[in-house]
Amino acid sequence: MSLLEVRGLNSYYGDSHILFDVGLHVEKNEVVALLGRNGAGKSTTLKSLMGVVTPRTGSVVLDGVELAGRKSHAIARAGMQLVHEERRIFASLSVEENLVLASLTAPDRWPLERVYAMFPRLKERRESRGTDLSGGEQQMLAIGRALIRQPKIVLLDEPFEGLAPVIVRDLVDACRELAAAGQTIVLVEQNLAATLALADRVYILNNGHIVHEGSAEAIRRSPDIVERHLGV
Ligand SMILES: Nc1ncnc2c1ncn2[C@@H]1O[C@H](COP(=O)(O)OP(=O)(O)OP(=O)(O)O)[C@@H](O)[C@H]1O
Repeated sequence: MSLLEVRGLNSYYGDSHILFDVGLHVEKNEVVALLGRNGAGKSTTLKSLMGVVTPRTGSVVLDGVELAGRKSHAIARAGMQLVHEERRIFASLSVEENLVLASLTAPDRWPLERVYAMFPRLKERRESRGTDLSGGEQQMLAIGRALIRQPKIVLLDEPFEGLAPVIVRDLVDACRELAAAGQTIVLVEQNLAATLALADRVYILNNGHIVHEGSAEAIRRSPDIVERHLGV
């Protein structure tokens, strides 16, 4: 059985039907990327997995436990973490307070030092308030805050967006290290190069439908697969 098995997800905003029978699976230790044009439904897929959007129909099974229809805090407790595009860190708290606060309600947790080992910059900035951090540091904190809860699977929504190339490189390295340590990751990204540097497998979404599933290696060999589906 896959670590995450998603079947027949249909999600709506009001009357707008956004996801159409989305199905996917993620194996333990895999890095899976969702690609697609703006508005294809990538963020909505992550939000539907996390219970931020409640899918109208469908099934989301994590490690044998059905999560569809549950509230996001219950889904978090079951071992899933979503790092939102907007990062959502507490601006008035320090880096360390943000991390400790996130760990308090987790059934399992990483020691603080493990987060700092992954992102040494956060250790240097441990006393700094959220507002004083650069975009890259905020993203490290958002990811660190998800990881400290020792999730079975972490969902990253456009983690590299708006960041300088040198910061993206650092974050890609950190994510690789994480994947090598066995962390299961689902990634939504517009940056194709960074995505292909990280992912084992890729799904392409178009207008709320999964239109392609395959290895990242196949896309590295023939990028026309992405062109065909996305026109990039
Ligand atoms: N809160 C919302 N209310 C209504 N419609 C929404 C809402 N959020 C997203 N949508 C619509 O749902 C569709 C899918 O959006 P979604 O954000 O999932 O796409 P995406 O593939 O993640 O693209 P992007 O890269 O632009 O975030 C789009 O048509 C978008 O306009």
